[in-house]
Amino acid sequence: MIELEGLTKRYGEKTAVNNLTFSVRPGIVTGFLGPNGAGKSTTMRMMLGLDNPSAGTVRIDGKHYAQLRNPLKYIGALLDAKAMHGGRSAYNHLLCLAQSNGIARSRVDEVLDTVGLTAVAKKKAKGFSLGMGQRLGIAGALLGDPKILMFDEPVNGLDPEGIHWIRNLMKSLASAGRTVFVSSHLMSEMALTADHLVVIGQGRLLADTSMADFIRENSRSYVRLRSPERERLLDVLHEAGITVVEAGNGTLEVDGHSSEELGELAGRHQLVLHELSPQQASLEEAFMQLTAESVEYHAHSEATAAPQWDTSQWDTNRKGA
Ligand SMILES: Nc1ncnc2c1ncn2[C@@H]1O[C@H](COP(=O)(O)OP(=O)(O)OP(=O)(O)O)[C@@H](O)[C@H]1O
Repeated sequence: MIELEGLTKRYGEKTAVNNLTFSVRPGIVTGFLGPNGAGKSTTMRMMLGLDNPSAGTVRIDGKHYAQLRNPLKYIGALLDAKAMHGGRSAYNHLLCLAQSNGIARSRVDEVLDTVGLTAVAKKKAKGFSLGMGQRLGIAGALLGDPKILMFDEPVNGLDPEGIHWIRNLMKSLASAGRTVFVSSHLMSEMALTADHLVVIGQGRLLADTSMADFIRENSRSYVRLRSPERERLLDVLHEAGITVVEAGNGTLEVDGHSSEELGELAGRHQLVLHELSPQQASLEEAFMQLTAESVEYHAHSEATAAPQWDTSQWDTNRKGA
């Protein structure tokens, strides 16, 4: 269990994380979502004791990170897959981690096998592709066989096979009873992976809800209708007291009524329909709506224009954005 209470981080005038309170529970995958610059990485760094909060606390199984005796046995994390010594082989990288954390050497072979890197274990990490680097980072997170796992944007830059593999790995870790906390700025990816969602925008908590509730509350379902007798269909719907949205290309959209109900109504009036299809607005749209006001970095509409980023708050330690 991870518990955050009033967690806040300020960089000068900038409040990167603003009074966050939530818990991450075992046995499920919790997705941590927010647009670019929302404060996800900063929050995760504070969870791991890599940054000090300006206010508030983070507890890992009731303790501060610094109080954990063998931290890698409690919590394993993938924050930045490139943060490793490129001159070391994958095996030696993991062996160094194991030896400095009191973890048995035999775990190195086990985790290399889990992430599918056994065949390249003796190769230097600097020659690894992005996907191989992510797998090695995940091997490091799994090394101490921790009950809590944290992954920051683990699917960034991965091919579909790699994405599928990470998704299944996270689900199986959670179903084995572990706490899995994973950040992303992609709602579509989270919809396939997470059971619970924590959404932040400009450092503030926007939602802390189950995926099922998020879908129910934020995605609009409606029925799309198309008829060569559009005007007559409109009249019939209006007479029945049904509210219609006139969408583009001559299509009509109706909320709150089933396709069966609408089909039967059209049938009773002998109306020809060319389309009668139930639709669900994507979660991506729901997420974009929820976070719209807190998106910090907007690109121009012309693809050629440079993004308008406010760089005044950045300091030299800021990771490349
Ligand atoms: N070292 C720093 N100095 C100054 N400002 C910082 C620093 N680190 C982060 N920030 C600010 O804090 C905000 C949150 O950054 P953070 O990297 O945590 O966001 P994020 O949600 O992980 O974004 P992304 O999805 O782009 O990785 C950013 O707007 C950034 O301007």
